[in-house]
Parts: sequence; structure tokens; C-alpha cells
Amino acid sequence: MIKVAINGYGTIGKRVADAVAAQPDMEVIGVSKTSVSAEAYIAKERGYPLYIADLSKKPTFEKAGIEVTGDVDAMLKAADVIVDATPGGVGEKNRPIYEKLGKKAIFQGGEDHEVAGFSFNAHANYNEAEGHQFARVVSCNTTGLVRVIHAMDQAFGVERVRAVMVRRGADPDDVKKGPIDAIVLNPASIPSHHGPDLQTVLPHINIVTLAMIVPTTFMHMHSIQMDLKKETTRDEVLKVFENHSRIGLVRKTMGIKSNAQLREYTQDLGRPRTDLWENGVFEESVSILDGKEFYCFQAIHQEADVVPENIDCIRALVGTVKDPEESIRMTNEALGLVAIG
Ligand SMILES: NC(=O)C1=CN([C@@H]2O[C@H](COP(=O)(O)OP(=O)(O)OC[C@H]3O[C@@H](n4cnc5c(N)ncnc54)[C@H](OP(=O)(O)O)[C@@H]3O)[C@@H](O)[C@H]2O)C=CC1
Ligand SMILES: O=C(OP(=O)(O)O)[C@H](O)COP(=O)(O)O
Repeated sequence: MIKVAINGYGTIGKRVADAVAAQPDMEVIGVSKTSVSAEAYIAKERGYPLYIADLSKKPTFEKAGIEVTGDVDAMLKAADVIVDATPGGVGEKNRPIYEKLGKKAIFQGGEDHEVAGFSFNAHANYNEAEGHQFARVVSCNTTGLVRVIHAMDQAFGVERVRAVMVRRGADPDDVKKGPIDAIVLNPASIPSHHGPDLQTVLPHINIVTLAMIVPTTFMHMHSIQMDLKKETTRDEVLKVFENHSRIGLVRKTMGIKSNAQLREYTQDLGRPRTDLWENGVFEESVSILDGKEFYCFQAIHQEADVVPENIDCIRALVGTVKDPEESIRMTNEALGLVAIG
């Protein structure tokens, strides 16, 4: 069993912890928090040993009825792999600690590529992880882009990509963030960071991205255009997506044309936390013009799509499963991830 510690039990950390616990070859040896909050009670409920960085806060946790197993150092020492899911920028500060302990660690998309020196996506570069001490699972938007662009590149060759990201303003529990009545160019400059970020995984892709944020909390929406090297048809593209285990199709017959309806659907499916782990490509939008021009809309659930990638990244770093397809299959099966559509 691979012993996994989750440093930072928040939006991403709590999901990764549950995903680790579901795997046949992994166990959660601990999760960490800095303060008492609802998520600390969830860790208790799930039976995950809780560690805190500052042991002087132990009485505060215990007064709230939450047992503290020890300090974060003890948790890190006991782990084979650390998933760092602390807020963006904290991972960079944690890196020297992991280095000193000689532990393998996975950072999230809020950290720069340089923090790990290797950026990861299971379908695109699983085998390149071997031998690395550190990896970074690219951000939610970049993960969504990598999946669809890599699949199209494998099938038809990608000449260039132009994509616009309409990003959710905040996560559902993030009451302090906005906007609440604006469409914010974020950034106003072009390109946004997503294109260069994608190139940390797929360096040969010619891509320019633009991004803005809007007053929603559930999912980003991407508008993607690609020029392909080989001529193809809409049906062939749909087949590529149907055969990809982490690209789902929002079928025209479902009548879903928004993030809100898609959320209702994932909820009705009984997905944990309503998570859409896969890309949600809108079937109706999939278009090929003049044989080589591809267009689509896709929904990306920001809290969820990086979760299975973290699980595959653990196996890729440890080297226990050499075949990416086998790891992806194991992860999907344990999560109950059967792509929609
Ligand atoms: N949210 C999203 O949609 C996505 C986020 N990411 C990336 O994932 C990472 C985590 O983001 P997210 O889960 O949203 O963050 P959250 O703020 O939801 O969770 C962060 C967790 O880290 C803990 N924490 C805070 N400060 C420290 C610290 N100094 N040391 C250790 N733990 C700390 C918090 O505990 P406490 O509350 O007790 O302080 C909390 O449990 C970021 O890099 C982000 O960019 C990637 C894809 C999507
Ligand atoms: O990594 C993310 O977005 P990004 O791909 O736009 O950088 C997550 O949605 C977190 O973004 P946030 O920095 O808006 O919380």
C-alpha cells in the first residue's frame, strides 16, 4: 500500500483524500489543517488522522471535539508520497521541507511549474514522471485543455489552438471572493497563463488563451478552436471523445446548455460532492469546418477534474504501475468514474 499524506485538507485536499482512500493500492495516513473548521469535522467523520503544523493549537482542536494525532512533520515522515494541496504559493514554501525529508511530493496548479520542475497529466506524460521527486498537477483549466488537445493531437495532429476560458468567480464555499455583478477580464492582457501552462505538459502545441471571470461558482466554460493537421469529420472527432475515459459528452438530447443544468445532472447521478471529474464537452458544439477547423464548448468542474490526475500522479511518481492506461483504469474504477454521455 502506498502511504499518502494530504498536506492541506481544503477543496482539493478533501477530494484527493477520499479518492486515495478508494484506491486498492493506497491509504491515507493523515491530513493536515491549520484551523478548526467544518472540514476538520469531515476528516474526523472519515476517520483520517488529523495533523496540525502548530501543536500549540492542539487544545483549540480538542475543545472542539477534534482529536489531533500529531504535528505535520510526523505525518510527512510517515508518508511515501505527499499531496500538497495547500493554498497557491504555500507549496513553494513547503518544498524545502519535502526535500530535506527526501519525500516525493505532488504540488497543485496554484504553484508555478518551477516549484516541481515537472508538470503532469495522466494521458499526456505519465511515463515521464518516473525518477522525479516532485510533480505538479496542472490547474483545473489546464487539465481540461490538456485532455482535449492531447486527444485531438494524437488523432489528427494539432496545428494551433485558440481558446477562451470563462472562469468561475469563486468556489461555492468561498464567500469572500467575487465578482458578484461583473465580467472581469482576468487577465486583460493576452495570453492568459493557461496557454503557457499547457505548454509545460505539451511543449509543441501552438496555443493562445484568453480568460475572464464571471459570477458563478460551479465550473469553468471553455470555447476552443483548433486548426488540425489532418482532415477529419465531426463523427470521427466524436469517436475520439467517446473513446477517452476522461472526456464526457453532454449529449444534445440531454437538453443541457449550461453549467447549472450540468450540476443538476451530476447531482442526480449521485456523484460525490456533485463532482464532474471528466471534461464535459457539449456534443452539439463539436464542429468541423472545411475539414480541418475544429470548434467546441466544454465545461470543466474546477474542484474535481484534477482529482483523478493526482491519483495517477501518485502511482507514476512511485513507479508501482508502469502502464498509464492501467493506472487510469484503476483510478476511474475505484472512483466510479464512467465518463458521461
Ligand atoms: N479550488 C479549485 O478549484 C482548484 C484549486 N487548485 C489548486 O489547489 C491548491 C489548493 O487549493 P484549494 O483546495 O482550493 O485551497 P483551499 O483554501 O480550499 O484549501 C487549502 C487547505 O490548506 C490548508 N492550509 C492553509 N494554509 C496552510 C499552510 N500554511 N500550511 C498547511 N496547510 C495550510 C487549509 O487549512 P485551514 O483552513 O485549516 O487553514 C486548507 O485545508 C491551490 O494550489 C489551487 O490553486 C487547482 C485546481 C482547482
Ligand atoms: O487553478 C485554477 O484556475 P486556473 O486554471 O484558471 O488557474 C483553479 O480554478 C483555482 O483558481 P483560482 O485562483 O481562481 O482560485
